[in-house]
Amino acid sequence: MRVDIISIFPEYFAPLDVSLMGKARDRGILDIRLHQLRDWTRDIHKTVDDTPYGGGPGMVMKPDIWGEAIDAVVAQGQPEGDVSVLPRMIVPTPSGRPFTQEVALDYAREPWLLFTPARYEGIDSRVMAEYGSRLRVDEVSIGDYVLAGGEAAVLVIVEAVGRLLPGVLGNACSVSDDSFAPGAMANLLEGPVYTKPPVWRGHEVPEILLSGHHGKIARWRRDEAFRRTLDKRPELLARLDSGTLDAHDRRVL
Ligand SMILES: N#Cc1c(-c2ccc3ccn(Cc4cccnc4)c3c2)n[nH]c1N
Repeated sequence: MRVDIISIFPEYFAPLDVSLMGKARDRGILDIRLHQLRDWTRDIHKTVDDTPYGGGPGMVMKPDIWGEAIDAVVAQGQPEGDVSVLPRMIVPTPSGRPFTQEVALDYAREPWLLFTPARYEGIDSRVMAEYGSRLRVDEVSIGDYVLAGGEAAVLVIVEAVGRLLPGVLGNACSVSDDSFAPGAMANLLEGPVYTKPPVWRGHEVPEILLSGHHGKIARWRRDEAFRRTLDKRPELLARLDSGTLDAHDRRVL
């Protein structure tokens, strides 16, 4: 998967050089390319923003600079000028559709993602209109809180998508056991996890986990997932397909 990120703070993405994402890049699974938006400015001050039409607080990012940058990056990614090869453009914004595990799975199927994290009050809306006619443009939000810019959201999205790519996670089961992954634990929060020592400051590991009885352990983990979901995110239980609940589940609930 190729990932292009255009930002006025490319240094913000240093974390993508380490850990899982860094290893995925070293192994050629992820090809992440960073671009400094100011490289497409033409004034001595490298201006990327201006005052909003209609007045109001803050500044808006200029459409012409973004247009030059996006055109250049898209052209770079088109082998031998093959204009049919286009990226999916992802624009983090507080007003976007929620970024969920389902969206992450959708993005993980794409060969090429182009992220355009903004600052100030966002990007002139004509940029999304312009590229919406040529590319798939998604305006997404990572949560109901307000950040100072889109870079942190890109880090979140790239990690959530990158870990889904084949070969990135050592244990393939780790993805299928995800809280929001399809399957038996779908839409349930993950339960508690434990490792050695068996007793730590008087706290014991639940005995069932030391029993070696895999069927009972799986049942216990599902019960704990139900309990935690009921306690912290009861609304997720409404998403459960009633057919996936057995008599034991109904007793736990
Ligand atoms: N994804 C996402 C986000 C953002 C986000 C994302 C991009 C930008 C660019 C500029 N801002 C600041 C800003 C702009 C407008 C109003 N209020 C604040 C951003 C915020 N905030 N919260 C999220 N979940």
